[in-house]
Amino acid sequence: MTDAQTATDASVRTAPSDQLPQLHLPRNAGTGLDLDWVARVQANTSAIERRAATLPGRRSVKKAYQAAWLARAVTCIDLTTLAGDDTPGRVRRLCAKARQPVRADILDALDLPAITTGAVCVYHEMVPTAVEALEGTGIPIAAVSTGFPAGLSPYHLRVKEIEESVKAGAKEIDIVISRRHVLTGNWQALYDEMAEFRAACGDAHVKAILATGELGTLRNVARASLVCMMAGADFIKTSTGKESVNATLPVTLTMIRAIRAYEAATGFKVGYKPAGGISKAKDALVYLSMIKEELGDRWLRPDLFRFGASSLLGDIERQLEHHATGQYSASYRHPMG
Ligand SMILES: O=C[C@H](O)COP(=O)(O)O
Repeated sequence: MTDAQTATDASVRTAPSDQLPQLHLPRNAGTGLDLDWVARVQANTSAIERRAATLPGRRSVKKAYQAAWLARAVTCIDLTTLAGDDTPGRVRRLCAKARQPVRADILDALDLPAITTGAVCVYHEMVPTAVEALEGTGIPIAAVSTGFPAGLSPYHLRVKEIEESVKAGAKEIDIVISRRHVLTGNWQALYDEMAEFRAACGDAHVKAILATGELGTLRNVARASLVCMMAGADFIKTSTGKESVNATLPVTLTMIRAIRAYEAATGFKVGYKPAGGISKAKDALVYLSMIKEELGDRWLRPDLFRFGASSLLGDIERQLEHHATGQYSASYRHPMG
């Protein structure tokens, strides 16, 4: 079984789904959201910016292992198409790529095992096509939901959309939060929304898209991360890919430190998904390096880490091919620089 296939294992979630709302609360388990805990959340913006800025220089991912790290990155990709002109044909091609993301001769040359991507991520309308194309592979289908990307469609329809996508075969649901709840500091409303989305997902995993580029401050990002985790999110995800600013290193550091704090308080491991604008192999290595440093090796698997990306795979494949043939591109000679 590949790492990608383990993404659907129960290990992602550490408690039965009917216990999640209660067990996800670090305090006040009987009464819901602990606003004091959320209010105490601080994000030292300048320290986070400074540390994020120096990360590409700290080469914790060694050159000798780069091919293996790039293969690991592939297993963590939610291979995505989220375009208005998506067609069943495009989704079928995407699924074929998810099944065999890297040519077998390249993997052989590098002595790497067969791999798949972590998941395929599509709009609701494309879920049945993806289900058919991925049958028997164990690769989960993620559907973006709740009025993606703005999350401003009628509330009951957002909940219904989740239910429809689960019924159609999606095993993972990427919901978008209502940014206004964060911008107005209405943490209880954010908690209630997230908890209802969580419940509508049933046994499907739920990723909470924060749309961090629209949340104003890193402190808001940290608080929204914690509230979504408290309400039962299995993953927290930076962006829809449609905001003007998507995944960044400071936002990543803020969110993964929130994940670390949440695990320390509750024992629950929540996954992380940076998404939007990650298209270079060297950037993927920087993200993996950051996760390894901040959360440890356990988070370097597809059940706890994903890239949301539409074009990253192409660059990784090129770099692996260069690696296999000994012809390195300029960016590969300096993957962390
Ligand atoms: O969730 C995934 C993102 O929408 C993908 O963004 P991207 O097309 O910039 O890679």
